[in-house]
Amino acid sequence: MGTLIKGKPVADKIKEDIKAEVKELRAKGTIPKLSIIRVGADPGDISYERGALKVMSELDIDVQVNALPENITQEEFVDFLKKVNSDSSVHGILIFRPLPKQLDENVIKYVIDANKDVDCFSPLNVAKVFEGDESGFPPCTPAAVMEMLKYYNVELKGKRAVVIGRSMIVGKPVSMMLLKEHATVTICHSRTQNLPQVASEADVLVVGIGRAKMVNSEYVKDGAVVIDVGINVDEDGKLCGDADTEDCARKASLITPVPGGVGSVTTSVLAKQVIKACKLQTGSC
Ligand SMILES: NC(=O)C1=CN([C@@H]2O[C@H](COP(=O)(O)OP(=O)(O)OC[C@H]3O[C@@H](n4cnc5c(N)ncnc54)[C@H](OP(=O)(O)O)[C@@H]3O)[C@@H](O)[C@H]2O)C=CC1
Ligand SMILES: Nc1nc(=O)c2c([nH]1)NC[C@@H]1CN(c3ccc(C(=O)N[C@@H](CCC(=O)O)C(=O)O)cc3)C=[N+]21
Repeated sequence: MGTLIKGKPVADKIKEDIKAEVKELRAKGTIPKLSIIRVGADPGDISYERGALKVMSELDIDVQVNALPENITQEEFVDFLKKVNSDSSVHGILIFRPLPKQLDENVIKYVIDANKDVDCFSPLNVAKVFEGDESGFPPCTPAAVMEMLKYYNVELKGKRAVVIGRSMIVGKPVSMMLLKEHATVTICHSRTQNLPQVASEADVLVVGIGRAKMVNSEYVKDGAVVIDVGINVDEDGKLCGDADTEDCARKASLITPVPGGVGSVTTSVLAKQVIKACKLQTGSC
């Protein structure tokens, strides 16, 4: 029976490190600040926002929530974003995605100031993740996956990693981050043939699909580490992952639960990136 590896101790350690940094910044008269831009009131956005507000308040980081109307035009949105970009009291900007259809993400991604882009929307930050240049901001969720693997001492060098999912917010960036740690990475998606067979070759299996409990023990090699990024709601209205945790745990050595796994580390990583942005902008690093 595999061990459940929880996010809380990982999040607590990240928060502990940040606390001292916030104190130092505040002593110098700098108040770190995150600006959240939410269009409409999507439940996923709202639940992430709630988590982010809680963590930032614990850490004494200021947050400004900008709830914009669902029908905002492209021009109005771009004007608003430019204002936040140039507000020197704001160090980090988080724009919830996906944005509604009338807003063109392929234009907006070039508008956000890359130095404030704490969740990797800007192509400049995307490029840095792909180059393995750590001076930018990777998206918080893949960074949380890497924090979990590091905290629980999972060896990556030379190991086979399989990622299921190829989105820009989870699958692709986490694949590049695993590659930087010298794993041999395979990226799977909805057209992958013989998925259970490919997945079961993995020493480390990272799942970010958006299908409740799709991954079962058939996808898992004996002794593999399973990182479940999925956040879904099951038939009973309860949160669950993309993996059937109980079934996978019969074969896995380590597996992350949902809730209480990767998702609970994401907001602490967000705080860490706000502090990194703040230090960059105030020249205190
Ligand atoms: N923990 C956290 O903080 C966060 C969690 N999430 C969760 O992670 C999951 C993934 O999110 P996200 O990446 O945004 O989702 P997307 O819908 O953008 O991407 C899903 C990916 O999974 C692939 N996929 C879909 N169905 C299958 C299938 N049957 N077999 C194999 N691959 C499949 C898709 O393939 P294709 O490209 O071919 O369509 C796609 O690449 C969701 O459950 C989401 O809720 C997301 C963000 C943050
Ligand atoms: N630019 C951008 N980046 C995102 O990462 C992003 C986004 N937009 N839009 C919305 C989705 C959704 N999402 C969630 C993350 C955590 C919980 C969540 O429930 N977290 C719990 C913990 C869940 C668990 O324990 O696994 C918590 O924070 O306490 C929900 C939703 C991020 N998203």
